[in-house]
Amino acid sequence: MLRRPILIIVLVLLAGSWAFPPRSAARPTPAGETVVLQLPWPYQFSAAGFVAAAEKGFYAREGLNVVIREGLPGRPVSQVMAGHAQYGVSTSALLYYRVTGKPLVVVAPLFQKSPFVIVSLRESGITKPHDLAGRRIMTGTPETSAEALAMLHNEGISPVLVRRIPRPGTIDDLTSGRADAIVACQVNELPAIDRERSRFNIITPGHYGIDFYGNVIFTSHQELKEHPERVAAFRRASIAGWEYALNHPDELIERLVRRASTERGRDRAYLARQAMIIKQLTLHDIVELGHNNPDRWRHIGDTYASLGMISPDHSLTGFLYDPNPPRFSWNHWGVRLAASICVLVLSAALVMLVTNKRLAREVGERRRAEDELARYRNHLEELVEERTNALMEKSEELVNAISERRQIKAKLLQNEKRLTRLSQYDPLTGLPNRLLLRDRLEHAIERSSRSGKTVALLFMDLDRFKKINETLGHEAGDRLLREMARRLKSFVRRSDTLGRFGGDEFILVLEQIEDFRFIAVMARKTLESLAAETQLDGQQLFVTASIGISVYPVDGSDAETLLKCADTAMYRAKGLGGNCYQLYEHRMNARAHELLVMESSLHKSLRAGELRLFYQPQVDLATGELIGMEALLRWQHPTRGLVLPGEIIPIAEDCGLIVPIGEWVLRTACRQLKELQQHCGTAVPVAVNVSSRQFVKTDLVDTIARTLHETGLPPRLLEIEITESMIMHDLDAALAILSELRRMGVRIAIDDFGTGYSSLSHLKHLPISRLKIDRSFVRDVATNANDAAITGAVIFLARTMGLEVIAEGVENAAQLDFLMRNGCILGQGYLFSPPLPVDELVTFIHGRCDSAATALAVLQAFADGRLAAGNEEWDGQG
Ligand SMILES: Nc1nc2c(ncn2[C@@H]2O[C@@H]3COP(=O)(O)O[C@H]4[C@@H](O)[C@H](n5cnc6c(=O)[nH]c(N)nc65)O[C@@H]4COP(=O)(O)O[C@H]3[C@H]2O)c(=O)[nH]1
Repeated sequence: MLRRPILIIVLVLLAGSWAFPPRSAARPTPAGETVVLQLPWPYQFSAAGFVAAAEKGFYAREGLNVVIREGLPGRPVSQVMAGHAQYGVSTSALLYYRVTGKPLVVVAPLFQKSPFVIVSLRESGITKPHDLAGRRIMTGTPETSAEALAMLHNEGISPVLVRRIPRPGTIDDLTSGRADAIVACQVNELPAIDRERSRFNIITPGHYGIDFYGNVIFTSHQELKEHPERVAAFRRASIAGWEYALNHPDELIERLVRRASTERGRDRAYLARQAMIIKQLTLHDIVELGHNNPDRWRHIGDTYASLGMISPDHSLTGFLYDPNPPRFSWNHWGVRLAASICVLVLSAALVMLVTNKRLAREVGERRRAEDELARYRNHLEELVEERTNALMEKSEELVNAISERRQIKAKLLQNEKRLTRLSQYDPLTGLPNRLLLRDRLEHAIERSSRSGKTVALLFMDLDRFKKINETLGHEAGDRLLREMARRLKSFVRRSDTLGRFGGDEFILVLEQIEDFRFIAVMARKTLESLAAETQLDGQQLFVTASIGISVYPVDGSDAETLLKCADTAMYRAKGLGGNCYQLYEHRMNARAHELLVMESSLHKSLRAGELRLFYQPQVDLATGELIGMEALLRWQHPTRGLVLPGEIIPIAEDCGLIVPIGEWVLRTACRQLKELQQHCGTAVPVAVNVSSRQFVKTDLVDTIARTLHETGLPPRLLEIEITESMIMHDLDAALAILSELRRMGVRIAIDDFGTGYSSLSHLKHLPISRLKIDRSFVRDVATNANDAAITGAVIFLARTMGLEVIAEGVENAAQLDFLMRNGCILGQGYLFSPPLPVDELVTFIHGRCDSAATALAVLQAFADGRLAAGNEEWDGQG
């Protein structure tokens, strides 16, 4: 960018240094440059120097062709200003013109002294400036009047006091009386005055401190600006001409005469006088011709200002031509060359500098830009990386989230399926559960309502499953349930629904039944299928079931009712000993209601003191001696009379009353035995039945200990009866409880032995005192080989293990005989005594010898064959 301006500058400088040809005095300015010199007078000696320069070739040598024109005062200024002449001659008034707006330049003052004087007739008496006050003075133009006025001013005479006549005056004006004084130019007027010198007085302003120049060569500012060399040449040639003229006045007078256009101009004497005056005014001997003193010009300016002709703060700048300006001379080729080289070198340096600077700047800018770019790039890369990482993270998160969501969805679906399945199917058997069963039943009812056919609901409950579960454990129970489910599934039709209603309850919904006999067929099939032998943990089981059947639309028109009816019928079947089916009958409802009423009144029974304890004696079979008694619960119901435990215990277990009732039994038995002991001296133990719920309660041991403590009954007189299943349910816990009881001295008997599924190997580790052979074995012991074998084995086993064994339900002599023959020495049963209320027990104890004797008499009679087996059964209720 900068190269072009620099190139232009260099070219301009080079052109400048070579544009102007070198000047020298010896080498004239080429001819043809014509300039006009305007004189303020006709040809007279005032023009001598110019004529000499022109005619002696000084102008020509400077390359100038100078045209000299004659004129009048004032004309040179107007001619030069108008451009008709380039040079002119005037007075110090040039300063006045310059300051008042005419761009004139003083080239060279020729007269160091002003030629103007004030001339008056001698008779006027004007000899000094003060004499001029109030006199008429012809002052002429500003060119001529300034010195006179300045003098008056300096002398303290206000120009106002002088009656100025503003036109040039002559001697004639004085002599004619037109003026008292005239301002006259010595050069013009003095030769004439000289002839009659005594007639005139002359006042010279110079004598009064007015130091103006006279005959000043001038030019225009434009000429100097456009042709400075020409101005210098003109000055040099003109001064040279004047040198010559002053030194050769006669030659010049001749030359002037030849040129003269006026009479005076041809008057050689006049011209000679002029030459003398001029020589004096130039101070040629002491001052160099053309010498220009700026201080004098300043003084002249101040004078004009003091006269009010110009402003006091005027400027003389550019007014004076300096012939020797402090500028470089181009006059030598060497200098120009050197200058050119300098210009070139400097230019080259400048170019290099500028270029370097530019390059440095560009490099800097480029570096900055590159840095910036690098920063941007880095930033961008960081940004891209950051964004990429963020995106990757996000996409990873997204992928993870998607896969997680998929997994969750899959899991949800799975869970949903599982939930659906769980909500509809029994996880153990895979059969429809209670909900789905109900739903299916409702649909079946709906379909049947349309088709007019029958729906049968078979409600099955496995007999004694609870016992199996408690004895063999839940896992075995579960397996058993699965096996039962499998068997049931194997024969039901596809159109029927088999489901598990809960626990050991199964439901079979039979649809589209046309023949009622089909229901019975299915019920029997079910019983047979379940009753088939089952192997569980190496044990042979025979599972039976109780089935209740309800029929749509006979027993009910909705699922709920049908279920209730079938349930009731099932309980009926259970009540009948199980392993059978029962169709629902309406009166069954009444029984269910009765049970409910019983449950609520049992709650009150405890508080109402309606519970009783009966005691059944236990005897030595051989002697009939009372060896103990079993406390048996009774409920003296206000309307129903005496209610047996077979009815009380299930209700109490169901409604949670079994624990408080059990505690009541324990406390009452201990208390009453203690009283018996005190009153009758009876010291046989009392056996108290403990329910499974009581047994698993952790504070059983504490309860017993507290009761013994409270009643004061010795622990050895208390026997706790528990069943096999209670022990097998949690062997370790049972062991801990039983050990603690034994440690206390309490006796432990296993009740209903033989009906459960206890492992004999486990039994031997338990701290038990006695086995009680269940009366179901004793019942047919004399007639059933199996029962006889089992009973015999149990007796043998107990004796082998060092345990007491007592037979329950001994009702007749045959049983007694068998038991005694097989080594059972203790017994309990109606043969000896039914359960007795406590007052009757007292009587029994008192007459025990008689009773025992009676038993023995019976036994004797049996042995003697006087009595047939089974004929002497006692009334169970005593
Ligand atoms: N057929 C027949 N039966 C005889 C004969 N001798 C006695 N019995 C009956 O056999 C049951 C013997 O009691 P269990 O086996 O412990 O069986 C008891 C016992 O397990 C339970 N029980 C009785 N009282 C309580 C009690 O206070 N608490 C608990 N948890 N259960 C009790 O109720 C069951 C039934 O008690 P009970 O109805 O009083 O029935 C008694 C008794 O009346 C006989 O020669 N022939």
